[in-house]
Amino acid sequence: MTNNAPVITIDGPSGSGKGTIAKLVADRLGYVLLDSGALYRLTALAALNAEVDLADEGRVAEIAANLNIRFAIADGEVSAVLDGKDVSRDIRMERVSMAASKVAALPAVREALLQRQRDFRELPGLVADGRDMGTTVFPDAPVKVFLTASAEERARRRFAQLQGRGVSVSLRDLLEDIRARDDRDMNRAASPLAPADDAVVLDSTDIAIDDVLQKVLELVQNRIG
Ligand SMILES: Nc1ncnc2c1ncn2[C@@H]1O[C@H](COP(=O)(O)OP(=O)(O)OP(=O)(O)O)[C@@H](O)[C@H]1O
Ligand SMILES: Nc1ccn([C@H]2C[C@H](O)[C@@H](COP(=O)(O)O)O2)c(=O)n1
Repeated sequence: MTNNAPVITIDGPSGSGKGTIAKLVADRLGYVLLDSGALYRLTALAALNAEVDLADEGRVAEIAANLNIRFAIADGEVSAVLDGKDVSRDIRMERVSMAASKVAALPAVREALLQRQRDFRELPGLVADGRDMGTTVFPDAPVKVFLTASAEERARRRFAQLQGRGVSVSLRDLLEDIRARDDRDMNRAASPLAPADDAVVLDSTDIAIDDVLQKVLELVQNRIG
C-alpha cells in the first residue's frame, strides 16, 4: 500500500454503472482497480460453500478475514480466483448477489475486509468502486463520485445485460430485486450506501457511458491534474 497514491472513489447503487465507469477510468489513467463488491461476493460464496449460516456474524467474519483469493488479469479482463478456482461467473449468480448483500450488512465482516481494500492503494493511483469507498474506506480520496440512476433505468440496464448473456429474467422481478437491495444497502447500520459530503453526485439515468466517463475524467483533471 502507498498512502500518497491518489484514489478516485466511485460509489452508488447497484446497476448505476460504477463498475463500467471505474474500469474505463482505470484503463485510461493506468490506475489499479478495486471492485470492492467482488470481495463481499467472494465472502458470500465462500460462506455458502462452507454451509455457514449467513447470519452467524463471527463465522462469516472469520471467513472474510481468511479469504484465499487473488484477482488475475488476462486480455484486460479481471477474474476472481477463490482457493485456486476461477469463480468470476459464480460470484455473479443471483443467489450469491443476495447472499453478498446479507453478509455486507454485518459490521464484523466489513471490518475484516477493511484493510484488504486499503491495501489496493498503490502508485500511480487507484480507482475504487463500491458503496462506502468515499465515506469509510478512503475518506481522504481527492476525487469522489456518487453515481446514481433511477431504479427503473437500472433494472432496464440489468435486463439488457442478462438478455445479452442469454439469461431469461423478468423486468418486474429485476426492479423488485434492485429496490430490495437498495433498501438493504441504504438502511444498514454499518457503512450504509450514501454519498460522502464531498462527493460529486452524477445521475446517469439519461447520460451515455462515454459522457459519464468524460465528466469523471474532467473531475480528475481538476482535482488531481
Ligand atoms: N450511462 C449508462 N447508460 C446506459 N447503460 C449503462 C450506463 N452505465 C452502465 N450501463 C450498463 O448498465 C449495466 C450495469 O452496469 P455496471 O455493472 O457497471 O453497474 P454497477 O453499478 O457496477 O452494478 P453492481 O453494483 O450491481 O455491480 C451494464 O450493462 C452497463 O453496460
Ligand atoms: N463497498 C461495498 C461494495 C459492495 N457492497 C455490497 C453491496 C451489494 O449488496 C454486494 C455486492 O456488490 P456489487 O458487486 O453488486 O457492487 O456487496 C457493500 O456493501 N460495500
